[in-house]
Formats: sequence, structure tokens, C-alpha cells
Amino acid sequence: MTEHGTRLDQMRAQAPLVHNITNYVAMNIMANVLLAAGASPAMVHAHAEVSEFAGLAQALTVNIGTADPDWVKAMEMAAQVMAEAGRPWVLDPVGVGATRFRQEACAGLVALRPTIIRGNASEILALAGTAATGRGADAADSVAAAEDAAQALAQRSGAVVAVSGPEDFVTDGQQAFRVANGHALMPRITALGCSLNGIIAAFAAVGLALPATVSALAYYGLAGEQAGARADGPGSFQPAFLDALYNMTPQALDTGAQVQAA
Ligand SMILES: Nc1ncnc2c1ncn2[C@@H]1O[C@H](COP(=O)(O)OP(=O)(O)OP(=O)(O)O)[C@@H](O)[C@H]1O
Ligand SMILES: Cc1ncsc1CCO
Repeated sequence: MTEHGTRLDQMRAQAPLVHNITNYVAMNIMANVLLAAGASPAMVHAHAEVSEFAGLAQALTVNIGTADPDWVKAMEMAAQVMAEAGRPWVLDPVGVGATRFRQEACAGLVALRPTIIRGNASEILALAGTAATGRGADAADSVAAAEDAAQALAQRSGAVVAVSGPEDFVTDGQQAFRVANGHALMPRITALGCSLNGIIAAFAAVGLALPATVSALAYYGLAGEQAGARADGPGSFQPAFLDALYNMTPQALDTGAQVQAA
């Protein structure tokens, strides 16, 4: 697959408004990641306005990381608007294996037909109904172990499913791709996976879900590589990562993307 740079260009040209109902941990870094990339973020979850706001947005992300029942209701309201308008929305089933509340919240959200589901291997295994070892927000399973679960989940849900990790795996249930870009410091900074959902949503706002997700993962991982080459550790990685997202050229993305059909 080529054309990653073209998709980055198109995303920046349209600067899509991405509506996020995400966790308290992610809100600030996620908004900064979206701004650095060239999209327009908004974090909005009050019942009084969430449906109206979703009607203004080009894409939506929902993330159950610190949700409560009121927030899950807001997520359902916003997802309903996107589904009816035919606009993309991304589900991040953070820690879904950990509690019954998370499992029930995700079951209700999957029923609203997310365009893309993005999680780490443990989350995708748990959401697909396969025993997973992860209990919190971090992965404890390998991406390779989650590939069959991702494919089954994609076929059952109708979503593109992305499993992030050292090498990302993306499938729509028929075709599949592996994206090898990334850096070992990325999982050492909280909410970088959550922030990735916004980038996927921004790309999906201007293109088809499967290629948009693949290009978003390559862009994000390559920016991670560039930041990792400059950073001394997690502290200096974070500003370097924002700079790398901001400075990435379409040419650099096409040259550095490590994408293979699976
Ligand atoms: N060991 C690794 N080496 C290289 N890249 C990685 C590694 N682990 C994760 N990544 C990259 O980090 C990004 C975030 O993925 P990750 O799987 O860490 O999300 P997550 O577990 O949902 O994160 P969080 O819950 O903290 O938001 C992805 O772009 C992924 O490719
Ligand atoms: C650390 C943490 N706890 C709940 S959500 C979150 C952000 C990473 O998923």
C-alpha cells in the first residue's frame, strides 16, 4: 500500500473536527497530538450537548478508560449520531477484560457498529471473547496472539480492527496489514494509544476506513521512531513526539512507512 503521504496531506487540508469522549488521563495529550498532526480536537461529553456536537464533527472517538454510566450513555448518544450520518467513529475498549462494567459498556457500543475498533492485544482478545491476560490499560499479550481474534471481531462487528503493539495488525475481516513502525518508548508514556485513536479518526474522516487506519498507524509509528531517536527517555520523548507529528512531510511518511500485507 502506498499513498500514506497523500492521506496525511488530505487530512491536513481538511483539518477535520474530531469529537472525543475520552478518559481524564488522555484528554490533554490527545488534544495536543491532534493539533500537532493538523486536525481539530474537541472533548465534549455532557448529555445536554453531546448529540448536537456530534452532528458538527467529521469523526468521533470513544474511549472507556475512566468512563462511568453517564459517560457511556453520552458515548452511545454520540455514536448514534455518527452512525446515522454515515460518519466514522472509533471505539477504544480500554481495559475491557478487567470488569463486568467495561464488558457491558463495550458490548453496547459494539452493537452501535463502530467504524474502527483500536486496542492493544489484551483488549482485542478480551473484546473478541478470548481469554486475555491483560487486566489494566496495558497489554500483556502479543499482537500475533490476537490476530485471529481481531479477524473474528472484524467479521462479527463489521468494524476495521486495529491491534497496536510493537508491530500493529489491522484487518477488516478480509484483508489484513502489518505496520512495523513504532518505538519502544511509546508504551512508556500514558495515553499514547488513546491519542492514536484521534489520528485514526482524523484519517478516516477523509478516506476509507481500512487504508486510513493503516496510514494513520504508519504516520504515528514513524513519528515515534523520529522522537525516539532524539529523546533521552519518556520525559523528553513526549515533546519530541509532538514535534515529529507536526514536522512530518508526506515524502518522509511514504519513505519511512513499513506496511506489509498480512
Ligand atoms: N514495544 C513497542 N515498540 C514499538 N512501538 C510500540 C510498542 N508498543 C506500542 N507501540 C506503538 O505505540 C502506539 C500505542 O500503542 P499501544 O499498544 O501502546 O496502545 P495502548 O496500550 O492502548 O496505550 P494506552 O492505553 O497507554 O493509551 C502504537 O502506535 C504502537 O504501534
Ligand atoms: C492509565 C489509565 N487509566 C485509565 S485510562 C488510562 C490511560 C491509558 O489507557
